[in-house]
Amino acid sequence: MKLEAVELRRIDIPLVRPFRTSFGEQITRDVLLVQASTDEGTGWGECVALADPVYSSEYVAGAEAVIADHLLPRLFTQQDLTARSVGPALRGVLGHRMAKAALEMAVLDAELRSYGISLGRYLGAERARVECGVSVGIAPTIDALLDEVGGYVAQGYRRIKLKIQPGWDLEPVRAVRDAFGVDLPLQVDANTAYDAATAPRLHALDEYGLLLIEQPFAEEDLHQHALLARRLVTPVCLDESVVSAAVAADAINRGACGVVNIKPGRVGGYLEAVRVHDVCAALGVPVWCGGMLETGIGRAANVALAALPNFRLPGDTSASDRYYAQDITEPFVLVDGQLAVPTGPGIGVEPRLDVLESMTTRVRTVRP
Ligand SMILES: O=C(O)CCC(=O)N[C@@H](C(=O)O)c1ccccc1
Repeated sequence: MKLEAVELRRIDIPLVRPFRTSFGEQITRDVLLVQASTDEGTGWGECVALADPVYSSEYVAGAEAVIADHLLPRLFTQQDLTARSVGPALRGVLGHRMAKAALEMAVLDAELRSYGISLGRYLGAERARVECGVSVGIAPTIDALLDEVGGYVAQGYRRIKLKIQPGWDLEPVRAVRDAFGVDLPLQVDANTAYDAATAPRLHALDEYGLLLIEQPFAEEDLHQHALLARRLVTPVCLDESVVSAAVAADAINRGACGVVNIKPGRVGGYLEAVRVHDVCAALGVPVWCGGMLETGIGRAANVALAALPNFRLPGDTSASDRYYAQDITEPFVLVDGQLAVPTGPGIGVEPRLDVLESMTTRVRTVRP
């Protein structure tokens, strides 16, 4: 394929409720969408970078700039572009994995649409539906938390994930256990909020039968994670730390984690996400699909990825209405705690152009 033009579109999509984590609160999502026009058709990609560099060093305005100024010039020169050639073509640019992932996704979508192959089939999906968990932010009160969790349990979500931080950890976990019982699949996510001084608070979580404790310490601190993993019965899961298949293998071999959260944007794209999946499978470590508040574009691709065999725990592939009153694609609807894997060519969904236009804050087309 030959890349002819790329549309970079920023949209503001409001969340149905504030989503608070240890690194801040999301009220609306500033999303960068990429539409790749090639000589064999078009494809869509979604960049998962947040508006501010608080989850990782990437942020949406920076991703847009690095795509336009450094990544696209390297792709426009490719005579026989394929999704598999995007990574090698962009190797000269260090980092910017979420930006690179958005471009690779758009090229992959265009390529698969031209062949009439679904992303799920291409990646190796083995299921037609995936089990869905849901992520619950830090709430203003315990009562508010229990109301929110109760709503998700009633909707049929197969797993609850609670955001935690020092001071909001033991009490919410104990309250959810008391209110919903010991059989509710329950896990926590600290988003790097703890350190050696506050680690003892996490030891006390070990008695609540959690599925896992996600990313308690700093991204680079595999040693601290390994110390905690040796001390707890509850598995430690990594998110921010795992930026590639090689890092996943290193973290597992150091005993830093027993479960891995795979986010395609964080590791540089869906092709690397499959490599992380395969490495974890080879080392006997289960994975689940994380989320970055994606619209239906990224959600469609994540659901396809979550259907691969080693995705053995419910992911953060929630229904569209968990975050958005109106999605930019036909909404993903939870049925019996599951989402259906799209079967159409490529990612299998299209944005609704009327909705897209109503949310667009800026759009530009980059050409060779
Ligand atoms: O379901 C989702 O898409 C969000 C899941 C979730 O909790 N994501 C977290 C995270 O750190 O994993 C998050 C990402 C981006 C922004 C805020 C929170």
